[in-house]
Amino acid sequence: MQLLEKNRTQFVCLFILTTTTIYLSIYPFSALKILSSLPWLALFAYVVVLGLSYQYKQGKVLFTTLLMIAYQAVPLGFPQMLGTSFYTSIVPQLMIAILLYLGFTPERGVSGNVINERVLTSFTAFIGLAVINMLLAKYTSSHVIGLYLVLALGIPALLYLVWMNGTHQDVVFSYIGICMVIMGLMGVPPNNFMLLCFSLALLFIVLKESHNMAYRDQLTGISSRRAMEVQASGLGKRFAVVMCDVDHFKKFNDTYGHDTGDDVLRLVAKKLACVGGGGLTYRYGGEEFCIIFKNKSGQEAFPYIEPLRLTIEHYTLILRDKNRKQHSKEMRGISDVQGQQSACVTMSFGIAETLSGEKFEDVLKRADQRLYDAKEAGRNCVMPVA
Ligand SMILES: Nc1nc2c(ncn2[C@@H]2O[C@H](COP(=O)(O)OP(=O)(O)OP(=O)(O)O)[C@@H](O)[C@H]2O)c(=O)[nH]1
Repeated sequence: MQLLEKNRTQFVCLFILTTTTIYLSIYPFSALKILSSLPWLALFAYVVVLGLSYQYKQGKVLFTTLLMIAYQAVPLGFPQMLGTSFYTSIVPQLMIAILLYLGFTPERGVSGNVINERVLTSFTAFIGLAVINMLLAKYTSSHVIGLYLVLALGIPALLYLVWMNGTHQDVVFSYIGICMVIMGLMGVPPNNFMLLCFSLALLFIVLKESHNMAYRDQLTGISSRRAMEVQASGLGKRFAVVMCDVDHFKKFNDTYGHDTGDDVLRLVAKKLACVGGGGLTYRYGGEEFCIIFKNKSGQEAFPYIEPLRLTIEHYTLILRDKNRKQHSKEMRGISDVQGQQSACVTMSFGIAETLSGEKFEDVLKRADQRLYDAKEAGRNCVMPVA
């Protein structure tokens, strides 16, 4: 139950993608039959993914794509391979093993060393799996027993990754793995339609990741200032802007260290991103955030901001680093919660709204001025429209 609640969308997408791809691979309608007769289409898509993943230093996608190219290119040269149990049994098992290996290890870019290490690991896994399958085939006289083992152990491990991280990459890796294993169990060799679907799924991850690089703040995961500037161009004539800033953040950093400061920024961003009333939250820079309310006046936005301030004020942060430096008197709310060091942070907010024909930058400046007023008034407060 908890599993479905946590990453429901990812699991639903995974289910739809997998079942549709397998169904259409086996029972293609006429338009798909044309696609299936074009092996070079998927190869072309793979080459595009290869170029983009190299450009954006996405080593895991790059390596998976190299494997998929090999997976597709070998039968083009050696068509007799397609029907063999090697291709429908050992290769899917190997793919699951590699996808798990990639899924459980951190992204380490596209350097030659990393690729060499991955090639070596994959080759070792291949030899290991070939030997295990030979032994299993000998003692059970079944060529697909290894696939059943992978179905019982490997697929749940991939799903665990989706549950734990819920990233697009994990969903796509699981999708590829599940499709390959199910098709292998059915004894159906990979077809061009399925390989095209895989290549498009990998292309989707690369494009999604490059979009995130451009429009997401790396530290907090919320939208970045650049995303705010794009949004600002389509706001229309009526909107409210809220500028907010963590109080005494420099002292927090000096007292608890930069890493704990980063944790605070992540936490605050998470709380601010939950703002109601259709507000969109952006990290403006440093410890400053900006919330935009389209089609709302400053007065209409105010009731959504005060609860945010209170939520942040009442949140008790459990500190990771117990060897904190001597804290400044200006820091507030430092206490012990069940023997652990804890601290509280507060934020100040300034609100501004559009006057007739005003540009976004002007409203932003006035919101910033109101934020300054909030700081002057003693911090931990919301300054409404002047
Ligand atoms: N940990 C961490 N600190 C950051 C980051 N970006 C900016 N800072 C710190 O945020 C602090 C901002 O300090 P100030 O602008 O002086 O403001 P303040 O201490 O919050 O004081 P008031 O705004 O007046 O309440 C600086 O010490 C920056 O080093 C970041 O990404 N991570």
